[in-house]
Amino acid sequence: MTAIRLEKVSVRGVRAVDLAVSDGELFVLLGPSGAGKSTLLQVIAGLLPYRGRVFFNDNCIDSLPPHQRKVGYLFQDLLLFPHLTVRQNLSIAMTHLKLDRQTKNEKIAELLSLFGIAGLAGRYPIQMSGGEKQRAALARAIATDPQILLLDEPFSSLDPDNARRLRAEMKKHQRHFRITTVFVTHNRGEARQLADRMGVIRQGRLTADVSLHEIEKMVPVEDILPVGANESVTAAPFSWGTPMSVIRS
Ligand SMILES: Nc1ncnc2c1ncn2[C@@H]1O[C@H](COP(=O)(O)OP(=O)(O)OP(=O)(O)O)[C@@H](O)[C@H]1O
Repeated sequence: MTAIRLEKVSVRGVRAVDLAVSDGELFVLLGPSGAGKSTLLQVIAGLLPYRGRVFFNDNCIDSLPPHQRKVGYLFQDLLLFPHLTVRQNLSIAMTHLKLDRQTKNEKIAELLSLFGIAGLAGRYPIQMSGGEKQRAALARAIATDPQILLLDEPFSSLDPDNARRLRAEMKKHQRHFRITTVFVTHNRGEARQLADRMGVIRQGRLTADVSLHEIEKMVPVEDILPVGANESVTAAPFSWGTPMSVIRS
């Protein structure tokens, strides 16, 4: 089943984008800065007015407000509520799940432990490092039991070891619960480790189904990681020097 479908979506610099992401798939979206990656995520989340149509499970959801779209998201500039502790941030995000207090607390404890911040449940965001806040925000995005998860460079402020560990945890969780996910990154190694499929957005146009081989043709030879070189997975940003013509459309 197609979980997310965009039809001729136009907004800001994004022009008539079509995209289909299957149920349970993790789709990685790549592209240079300012190309429209975050904009597309905001369209899917319902945070921006747009032209075109968006479907979830073949139902048009254009008129649904963000809180009714069952989407969990983690955007670069949308982290935690500053006046709430980590536990309260997760708790408020889970309100619609209508869990009893014990089940809710157990779920919060499990997620904080999964993301390595079990000891920070009572902290306010201002009392945490950037990476810790990012982990808490990721835990909050998943706490909502989303059908769709939209992640905008969620590991960008983590050190390489933590980023690698969290990527693996996130992927395991995403697979286990078959959460359809759109994941934005600039990082070729991250894309390699996570993607079921990839797409590239450049100059407002999206090209889906770009293979790793094609991606690597776009990257300077000295920048190409050997296959399985996960140790350096956070270290190699894309280069966008190669013309779009090398990408199959
Ligand atoms: N709030 C806004 N109002 C108007 N234009 C915006 C706004 N936010 C972003 N833009 C513009 O929309 C275009 C796409 O921005 P977007 O943030 O989607 O790019 P991106 O691909 O996610 O970039 P990056 O990799 O740098 O995060 C850019 O030209 C940007 O300047």
